[in-house]
Amino acid sequence: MSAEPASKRLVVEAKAISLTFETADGRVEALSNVDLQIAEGEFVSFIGPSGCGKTTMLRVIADLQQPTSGTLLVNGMTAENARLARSYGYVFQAPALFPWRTIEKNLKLPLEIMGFSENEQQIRAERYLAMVNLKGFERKFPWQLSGGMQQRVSIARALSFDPAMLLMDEPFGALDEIVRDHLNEQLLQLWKSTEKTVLFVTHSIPEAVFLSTKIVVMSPRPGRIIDIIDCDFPADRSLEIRETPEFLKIAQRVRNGLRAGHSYDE
Ligand SMILES: Nc1ncnc2c1ncn2[C@@H]1O[C@H](COP(=O)(O)OP(=O)(O)OP(=O)(O)O)[C@@H](O)[C@H]1O
Repeated sequence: MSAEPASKRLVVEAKAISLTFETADGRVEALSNVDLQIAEGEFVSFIGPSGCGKTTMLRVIADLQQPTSGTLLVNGMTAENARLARSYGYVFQAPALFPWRTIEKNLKLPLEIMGFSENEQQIRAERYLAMVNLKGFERKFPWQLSGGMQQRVSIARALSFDPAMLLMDEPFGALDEIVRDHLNEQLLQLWKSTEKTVLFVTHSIPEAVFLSTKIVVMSPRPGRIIDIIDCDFPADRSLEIRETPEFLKIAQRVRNGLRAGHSYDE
C-alpha cells in the first residue's frame, strides 16, 4: 500500500472563530476561539453536551450563520462562496421531506431548483436512491416509509448534486438503536464509496468512534474544542469493532474529555 499523500487538501480551515448571539435576554456566547482544520475525505464527528455550539459550528461552515470574529475557508473559498458553489449537502435531524411529493420528487427538488434537465434529474434520482438501498420506493410518499428510510432519502437528496461535503446534524438522533446501528453501517459504506468529506454532529460516543476518522470534543457553552482525537480503524470495519480494546480506549478518551469540560454547577 502506498502511503497517504503528505498534504491532503483542506476543506475547512477555521481560525479563532467566535460567535456571540445578541438576544433580548442578553448576549449568548455560543462559540469561543475555535481553531479547526478538516482535510478532504475525512469523517469528522462533533460531540459535546447539549447547547455547546455543535449546530452553530455546522451552520457557520454552511454560511447559515456568520461568526462574530475569526476567519474561515470552506473548500478554499469564503463560506459564502462555498455555499453559492453548492459545496455541501445538509442533512437535518428531521428528514424534512414534503409529504405531498413522492420520494423521487422529493429527491429531485434541489435538482429542479438548480436547473438540471429532466433526464439528468431522473438519472440522479435512480442513482442516489439505489445508493441508499431505496430502489423500488420511488413512487411512495414519505409517510409510507419508516423514520430510518426517510432519513436515507434525505441523505440521498443531499448527495444528489454531488457536493464536496456532507454536513449532518444529528441525523439519526431520533431513531431507535437498532435502526441507528444499521444506518451507521450504511453511512460508513456510503462514505467509503463516495469519498465525500463528512461533518457529523452526534451525542453518541459509540456512534462517533465507529464512524469517524477524527472526533472533535467540545466543551459546554461557550463551545470550545477541548480535544481532537484521531481514529484509524480499518475502512471495512463492522459493528463488532465496538467490543475491541482499541475502540473502548478511544471511547474512554472521548468520555474523559466530555467529563473534564463539563461544569456540574449548571
Ligand atoms: N439564533 C440564535 N439566537 C440566539 N441564541 C442561539 C441561536 N442559535 C443558537 N443559540 C444558542 O447558542 C447555544 C449553542 O446552540 P447550538 O444549537 O449550536 O448547540 P448544540 O450543541 O447543537 O445543542 P444540541 O446538542 O442541544 O442540539 C445555545 O445556548 C443556543 O441557545
